[in-house]
This record gives sequence, C-alpha cells and structure tokens, in this order.
Amino acid sequence: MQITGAILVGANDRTGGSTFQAVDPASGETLSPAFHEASPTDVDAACALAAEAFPTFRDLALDVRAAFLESIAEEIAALGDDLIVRAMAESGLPRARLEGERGRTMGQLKLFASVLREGSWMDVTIDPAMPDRAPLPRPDLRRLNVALGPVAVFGASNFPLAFSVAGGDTASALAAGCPVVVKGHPAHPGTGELVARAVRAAVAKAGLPAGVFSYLPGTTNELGGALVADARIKAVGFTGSRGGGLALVKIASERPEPIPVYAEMSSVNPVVLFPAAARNRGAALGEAYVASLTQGAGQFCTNPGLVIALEGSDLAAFEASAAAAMGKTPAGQMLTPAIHGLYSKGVDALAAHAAVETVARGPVGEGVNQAQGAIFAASADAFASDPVLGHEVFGSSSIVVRARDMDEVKRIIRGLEGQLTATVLFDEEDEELVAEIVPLLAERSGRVLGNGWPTGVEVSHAMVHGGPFPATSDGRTTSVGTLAIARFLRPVCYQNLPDRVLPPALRSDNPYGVARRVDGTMTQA
Ligand SMILES: NC(=O)C1=CN([C@@H]2O[C@H](COP(=O)(O)OP(=O)(O)OC[C@H]3O[C@@H](n4cnc5c(N)ncnc54)[C@H](OP(=O)(O)O)[C@@H]3O)[C@@H](O)[C@H]2O)C=CC1
Ligand SMILES: O=C(O)CCC(=O)C(=O)O
Repeated sequence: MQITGAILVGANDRTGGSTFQAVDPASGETLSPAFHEASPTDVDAACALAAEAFPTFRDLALDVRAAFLESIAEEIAALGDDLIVRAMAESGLPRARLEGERGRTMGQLKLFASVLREGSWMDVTIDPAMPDRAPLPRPDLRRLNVALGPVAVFGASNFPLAFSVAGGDTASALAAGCPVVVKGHPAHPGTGELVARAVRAAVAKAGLPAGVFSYLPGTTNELGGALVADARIKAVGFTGSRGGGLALVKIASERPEPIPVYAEMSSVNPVVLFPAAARNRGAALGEAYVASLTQGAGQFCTNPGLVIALEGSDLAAFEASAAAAMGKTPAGQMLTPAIHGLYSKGVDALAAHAAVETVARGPVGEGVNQAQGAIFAASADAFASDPVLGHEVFGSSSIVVRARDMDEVKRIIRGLEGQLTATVLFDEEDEELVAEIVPLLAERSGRVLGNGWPTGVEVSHAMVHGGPFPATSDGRTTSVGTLAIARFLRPVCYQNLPDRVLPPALRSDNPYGVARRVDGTMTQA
C-alpha cells in the first residue's frame, strides 16, 4: 500500500497547506514523503462525518461489528512487511519488537470481537414490572450500556502499532460502537497512514458509513486541541506525557459540554525488594532489573523507575550486580530526538543532584539519539524531601531508595503519586511483610505484581493498565484489556417501553442470546 502523505477524512484523501516529514531517529535523516498537516477544516469535516456515522455504527448487529474488527486485523496483516519496515525507520525500534507489537494489535482487535459477541459488556439488566406490588406498582425497567459517541484518539510515540492508530484505544472505542478520529503522532506518520488505510479498507468492505474512521496527521498542539474541543467528540483516549494529557483534560473540561479524557501519562512503577529476596538472590534480581529497565531503551510507561529496599550488604550486592549488567548493556535507540533530549536532561539533573549517588551508567551510544542507561541511589530521607526524585524520566533511568527499616519503606510508599504498576520481589520468609505492604501499593496503583517485572502488559480480561493520577487522568478504568471498552459506554434505562421500540438486547426474545440479570439473578439465554 502506498504512503501518500494525505489526510484521511472518511473515504476522502485531502491535502493541506503545510507539510512535515518523519525523521529516522537512528540516522537523523528525514524520510519521504511529505505529510500534509491536518487543519481545523479537516477536524470539522472528520467530526461531521463521525457524528453522521454514529447512529448506524452504534446500532450495528453485534456480529457485524465484531466481523468489522476482525477485518481490520486482516487488513493490517495484509500490509505485510512494508508496515514493519516503515515502522522500524520511523521509530528506531527493532523488527522483532514491531512484529510482536503487530501481533498484539491484531490480537486485541480479535479479542474485542469476541467480547462483542459474548455480550456481557452491555450489562443487560431487567427488573420486570410488578403491577400488583403494594403500596406502589413497580414499572418494567430495562438497562444496557450504549456507545458514548465519536471518540478522539491520540496515538502514542512509544508503541507505533499497539497504542497508536488501530491500537487499544481505537479498538475499544470501535468495539463500543463509537466512530474514531485519530490525531496521528508526528513521530510515525507513515506507519500511521498505512494502518489508517487498513482501517479504512475494512470500513469500506463492511459497507459502513465512511465517517466511522478518520486519520488526521499533524505536528501542532492546536490540531489536537481543536479535535478535543469539537462538540461532536464525546470522549478522548491518550497515551503520552503528563503535560500533554493534562492540556487535553483542561480543554475537555472547559468545553460547554465537558467530556471524559482517558489519558495514560506518567508512572515510575515502584519495585519493593524484600529482605529475604535480596539476601537469597540479590545478584540475579539485579541483572533482571537492568534487563527490564533497558528493554526498548526504557521507553515503556511500565518501566521500573524506582526500587525501594533496606540498606545494607544485600542491597549493595543487588546494586553491584545491576551496575555490572548496566555496564554491559549497549545504549538503546530512542524514538525521537525530542524524547532523547528530555531523557538526557532528566538524567543530567539526577546526576548533578547533591543528594543522589550515581550507581552506574551504561556505555555511551555509538549512534545518534541513543539512551545511555543510568542507575542512581538516594537515602529515603533525601527521596522524601525532594518530589523531583520521584518523577518519571522516560527512558532507561532508575533510582534505588535505601531505607533504614520497613517503617521508612512504608513512609516512602505512602508519599508516592499514583502508579500504573507496583511490584513486590519476595521470598517465602518475607510474606508477612509483603502482606503489610501490598495494600499500601494497591491504594496507589492499577496493578500489583509479585516476583516479576512490570514491562510487558498482557492484553486480557483481568488486566488493569491504569491507576490513580498522574498515572492516568481517571483511575477508575484501564487502557489495556477488555475492560477498556467501558470507557466509551454509558448506561441507559428504558422504563415501560414495548419490545418493538427497545434495543434488541433488551427484548423479551433476547435475539443476541446474551446473559442477562433478570430480577437480580444472572440468566443465560
Ligand atoms: N508514560 C508514557 O507512557 C509515555 C510518556 N511519554 C512522555 O512524553 C514525552 C514526549 O513524548 P510524546 O510521545 O511526543 O508525547 P506527547 O505527550 O508530547 O505527545 C503525544 C500526542 O499528544 C499531542 N499533544 C501533546 N501535547 C498537547 C497539547 N498541549 N495539546 C494538544 N495536543 C497535544 C501530541 O501532538 P503534537 O506533538 O503534534 O502537538 C501527540 O500527538 C516523552 O519524553 C515522555 O516523557 C511519551 C510516551 C509514553
Ligand atoms: O508494557 C507494555 O506492554 C505497555 C506499556 C505502555 O503502555 C506504554 O509504555 O505506554
């Protein structure tokens, strides 16, 4: 499939005034072709088409919408190696990682298709009428979840496939029955266009209204701002910086009709290393820590940016092993010159901090825009007295906090901001302490993991990839896994309406055969 640099508004290819080009971060060279910057006129056209498409798309038979999601996955597969080659050039990510990400992207579309067919996402609940109830009769009440309306999706730079144009936000919004308008990430416009064309092909094959999907490439905050401000947009999905996410939350909340913004922003993903684990296998854990920290040049929002442990010789052995591993781990290619610049600034600030010790630096990169890994350490007092030490440095940088005792460990945890993940590394002897710490971590994070590493998120039914602010702007939900569909739904109750005017899932004959809660009891079809 050809990359043309067009703005994809429904079925139309549009061109704009100014253009921009992608940059290969590994060479610093610009890549062809030039991409047209979407304008406010394109935002208006995309949102108008999305609003027009909404009722038809929302009311599609479940199987038709499920087949559409599966067809997007097939169209992405049909892009073949061109997609991988372009994504490698635009992101600097290696082939194996991008092939895995493509599989994950297709897998999550198919998973949402199965969720649609199964039907419990609608949460159909029926309280039958009780005409003879005294002193007052009860009306017939029937509730289900319905789509919110058109959704704006901001693709992430660090997952050009799985968190971008047809990534988790788009898949869950389409599954819910919401048309999607994507603001393409300027770091991977060619990858974005290829995937957008695949989605558009699936829209056409299914005979759906073209406004179900549009793709707006661009490099300006104004473009994203105009999209979120458009009255026809009813929710926003975002993965990126805290500043970007909060800017969109502000725009959304100041609209005449405020709307929800589901922004996944920043997290340092604390790891608590318990005493027996440090004593029994500190060296092995030190190596595993560096493997997780440096994976993908540390450009994961789940990367272990903070380790908390008791000071002493066991922690010293963990740090020494981590330092040795870091010394052997080549610098990782970063996604963009800007992200590399922010990383270097963050690491330099920590290295220059009076209360911070540099435990290890990785080898200096031989190419451009490469992240030289970094491990720092600080006392619990120093960490607690400067909030900057707890901020995310996006890349392979992490800080070890040395606590004097478990009370200090608890104090540090109580002072943490909201997190996507929190990890406990423990052996059997530690379990009593773990039981005290896990509730503190669960209060502050979306996922608590035992004896693993937080990078790599399973796409499944039970997954939560969310967490209290600032990990996300709304800690009640998730951006990965099937629960993500709930972000784009709202409940509607129908009272005393005859079958013929009710949505199919609420009718007496239950044509979709979905499980329903009737008078408080779950019933199979
Ligand atoms: N925790 C995480 O998961 C991630 C964190 N990051 C952090 O973000 C930094 C920059 O990376 P990047 O991916 O570019 O993330 P950004 O948050 O800068 O950008 C993400 C998307 O949001 C848009 N955007 C950003 N700010 C605004 C705004 N004020 N108004 C409207 N739209 C906006 C951008 O569009 P445009 O630039 O075209 O305006 C882009 O499409 C990284 O160094 C890292 O610190 C990045 C990725 C993931
Ligand atoms: O670790 C993962 O698989 C997902 C990470 C993520 O969501 C992110 O880096 O934005």
